[in-house]
Amino acid sequence: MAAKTTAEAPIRKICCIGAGYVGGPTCSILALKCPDIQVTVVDRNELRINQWNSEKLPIFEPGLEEIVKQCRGTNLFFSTDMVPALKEADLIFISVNTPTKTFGLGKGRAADLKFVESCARLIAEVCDRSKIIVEKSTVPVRSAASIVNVLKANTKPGVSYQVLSNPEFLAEGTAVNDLTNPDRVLIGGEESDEGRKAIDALSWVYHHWVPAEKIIKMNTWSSELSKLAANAFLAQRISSINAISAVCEATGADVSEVAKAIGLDSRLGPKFLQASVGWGGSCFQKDILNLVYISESLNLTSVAAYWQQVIDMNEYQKTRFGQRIVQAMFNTITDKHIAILGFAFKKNTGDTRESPAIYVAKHLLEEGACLHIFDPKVERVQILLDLDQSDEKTGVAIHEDPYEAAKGTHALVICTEWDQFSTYDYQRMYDSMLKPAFVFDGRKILNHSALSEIGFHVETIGKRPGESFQAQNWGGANNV
Ligand SMILES: NC(=O)c1ccc[n+]([C@@H]2O[C@H](COP(=O)([O-])OP(=O)(O)OC[C@H]3O[C@@H](n4cnc5c(N)ncnc54)[C@H](O)[C@@H]3O)[C@@H](O)[C@H]2O)c1
Ligand SMILES: O=c1ccn([C@@H]2O[C@H](COP(=O)(O)OP(=O)(O)O[C@H]3O[C@H](CO)[C@@H](O)[C@H](O)[C@H]3O)[C@@H](O)[C@H]2O)c(=O)[nH]1
Repeated sequence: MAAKTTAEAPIRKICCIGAGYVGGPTCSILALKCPDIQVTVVDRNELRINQWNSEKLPIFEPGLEEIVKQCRGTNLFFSTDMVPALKEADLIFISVNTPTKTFGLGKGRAADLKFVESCARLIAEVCDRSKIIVEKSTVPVRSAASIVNVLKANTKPGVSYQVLSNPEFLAEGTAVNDLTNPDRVLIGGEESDEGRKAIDALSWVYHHWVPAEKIIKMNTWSSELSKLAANAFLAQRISSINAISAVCEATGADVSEVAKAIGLDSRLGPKFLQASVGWGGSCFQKDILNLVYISESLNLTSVAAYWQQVIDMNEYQKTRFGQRIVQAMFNTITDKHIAILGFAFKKNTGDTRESPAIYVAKHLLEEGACLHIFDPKVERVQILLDLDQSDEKTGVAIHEDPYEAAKGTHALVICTEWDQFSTYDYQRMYDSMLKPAFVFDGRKILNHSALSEIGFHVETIGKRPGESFQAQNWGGANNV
């Protein structure tokens, strides 16, 4: 890729505030692809920084460890010492979390920008030369204006800032590939000479590895809104196929066949049509709630209601799945032992934020079940935290081996689409389980006919349960 020589380089040092799921992987790829740039990732969380500097990184992301090991100490640094890194940087990424507000105005919907604002205040307070500030966190449309205001009001004399919007589109579990081969890079900035210069400088950084035609320059508000809109569209697709899955279960259609048929339309395409127990993750819910809140604030009530429905459908799907487990197991799971396979919100990550597994597990616990949980990557302490449990004595046992988790249980519940789940020896599990032994496949990843042949009663999303169970479990709904 045609990057300029070091002598002409507009950017020599980058600082990124926030060493999380975005800051860490993004800066690792930046450092890998731009050996001429020094990248320092700072965070106020000392434990996180220590982990980035250790053998065991704070997040699991396929392929990331090798890259960090290659660059760390050369042109990639992780530090809690924020002030010198900010002062030295030509360009600063703000990659801090922007969670949903939990109190006050906009509670439960609006994005909380307190971390972004505190970054802007710190930058203005400590920096004594002009810099480019890049909003990488996902923020409400027009947030850059707030950052500009905070910077302007606190800036040292003779110092000026250009604020750019450069949202991140990586998905967890595929972050290395998404960052290495992005579908597009959006850069929004001010429509002025200074604004265009800043946009060009950030484009220059990306141009080290991203083809020019994939770097899209636009106005700041379009860039900010595009990020929220992209997540809303993605989640909407899953909610749409999940809505269809309910119709399939009530009619005898099979959602996999319907999804295939829909996806073959070249105008629609096959991706993001996998019906599931529901979508999770730290972004979709928070970003759609944010979009709903913005729409309401703009008096666009129909628009707000439209996007709210995407979330409501997801809640419905998670509830439906939980209820279906109880109904299928003769309407009671009190004191029954149930194995949950998968706790992360998707495969190839140890992240459990908004994982549907949490919802399903809590539902089963409320119904009196004893849970045996296995996930290849989620830490024991995280599972207990998510289930509000202080230890493993209260109906929750966490296992390091899937066969141990299954032993002595009445049912297996698949909550995450880990590839290895489809390779397990289910005959071995069946032999160690109580009978009748059930499988509830919330991800549609197992070979259901093979499981039925073993003797399992199999239930999955978007497909009617086996004939022998229909009358008892589905009543009138089957008579469509
Ligand atoms: N997780 C994803 O896959 C993903 C993808 C695209 C965009 N995003 C967006 O990127 C942003 C970051 O997400 P994340 O998942 O990396 O969050 P995260 O919680 O994993 O990491 C954020 C980090 O910022 C640090 N931080 C917060 N305030 C700070 C401050 N004032 N000074 C120093 N450090 C501070 C926190 O300690 C934390 O380590 C969010 O806006 C999110 O919506 C996330
Ligand atoms: O067909 C599908 C696809 C996904 N999912 C689920 O949807 C959730 C989200 O998956 P995915 O989008 O792959 O992961 P995220 O890491 O949450 O990434 C989303 O959120 C990020 C944060 O904003 C964006 O950067 C990404 O572009 C966007 O895909 C997970 O629970 C998946 O299991 C389904 O149920 N069916």
